Amino acid sequence: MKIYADENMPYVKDFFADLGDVTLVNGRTLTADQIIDADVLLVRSVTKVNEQLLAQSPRLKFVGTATIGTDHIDQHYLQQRGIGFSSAPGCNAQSVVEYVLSSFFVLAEKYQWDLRQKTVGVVGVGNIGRVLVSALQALSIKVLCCDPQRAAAEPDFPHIPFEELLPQLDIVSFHVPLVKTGPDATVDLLNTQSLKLLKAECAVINACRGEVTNNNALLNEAQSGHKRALVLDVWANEPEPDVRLIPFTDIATAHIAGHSIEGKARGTEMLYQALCLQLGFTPEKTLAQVLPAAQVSEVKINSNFGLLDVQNLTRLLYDVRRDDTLFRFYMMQQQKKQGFDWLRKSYPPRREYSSVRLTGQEVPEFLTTLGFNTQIN
Ligand SMILES: NC(=O)C1=CN([C@@H]2O[C@H](COP(=O)(O)OP(=O)(O)OC[C@H]3O[C@@H](n4cnc5c(N)ncnc54)[C@H](O)[C@@H]3O)[C@@H](O)[C@H]2O)C=CC1
Ligand SMILES: O=C(O)C(=O)[C@H](O)COP(=O)(O)O
Repeated sequence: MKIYADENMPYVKDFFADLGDVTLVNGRTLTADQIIDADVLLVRSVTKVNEQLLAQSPRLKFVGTATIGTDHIDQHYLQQRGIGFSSAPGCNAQSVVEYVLSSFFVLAEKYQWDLRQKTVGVVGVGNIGRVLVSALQALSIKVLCCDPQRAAAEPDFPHIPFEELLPQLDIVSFHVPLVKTGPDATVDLLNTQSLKLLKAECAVINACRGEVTNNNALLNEAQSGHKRALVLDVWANEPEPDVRLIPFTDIATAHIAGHSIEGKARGTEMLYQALCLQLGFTPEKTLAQVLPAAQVSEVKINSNFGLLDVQNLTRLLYDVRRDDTLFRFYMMQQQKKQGFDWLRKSYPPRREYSSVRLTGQEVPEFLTTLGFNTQIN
């Protein structure tokens, strides 16, 4: 069996080598003639999977994307061809939440905010939004939700319509899929008009898809002299974002919110499980077999652990300023040899909170909710 996989898919050979011959490819530049003999294609978000790419691959029987987002996949075409498909729902949800929390802590420190006096809006309360809402509630930060689809399906879901939500917020964080058409389309959800509904100083965080927050609207607002805190992990027109926006951001990164080691590895594992299921094989490989030991695996904490202590502790694992510094340096160079995709490909290792066990005589429950392993001793 011929398996073609994005070269940025960690552990792909560990998981798939027993199932077939694995060839690594550049997902951004992949063309149809490279995968003519493919039985399986494994991609990330940078590969547009459509008729143009797959028309010359008659043997193809499975496509997997090791991502949560599926806006780069023409699922209708796959269905028509009877090609099996799997994404990796939730694989890097915790990683995105840790990115957003780190952004909160950086902004709070910079602007001397008391986060417990802020109201946060989470737009899109699926796998990521749900974990973020729990984390914020665990930290006693007020959170309001907007998710019309969940509201339609769950009578008790505390949905606030988007236009009603925006004026109430101090921070808004977007976690919707990119949907281009229909009543719940998310393209340009935050645009020139909806920006005006926000409080003048409401911070905007986008770690879902760049097209959800209209980049021209953000740029025009910023260039007009309006200052609001801005955190952008995703951009319109990746991998060539409009660099004029970068100086107006507080945190700018190269679509890496989901790039924890665990988040990416989980994506690979989920595709392995899905392919095994399609082939009728019992999966034998597990994430635990491939994940390296964490460099910091245990931290002893004392009682009265508070919000500032959480900020310091989480910094040990991930501080978004690392990625922001790299992004600013490499994206703003005149002669850009290393740009957006290089930053993603050479992403420095980042472990999730779960890689650390917190021990102590008292370990507050909220730390477990945040994702840490905990042990009383
Ligand atoms: N920056 C990064 O590295 C990453 C970005 N993402 C992006 O985040 C998106 C969300 O991820 P998940 O939470 O796992 O997806 P999900 O599908 O579990 O949840 C999305 C939620 O958004 C809701 N929604 C849809 N349209 C909406 C609208 N117009 N207004 C408000 N809510 C709406 C849905 O009902 C759903 O509950 C992904 O589709 C992907 O594009 C995901 C992982 C990593
Ligand atoms: O899961 C998603 O959706 C994402 O956006 C990924 O975290 C980042 O995508 P890749 O391009 O690294 O596949």
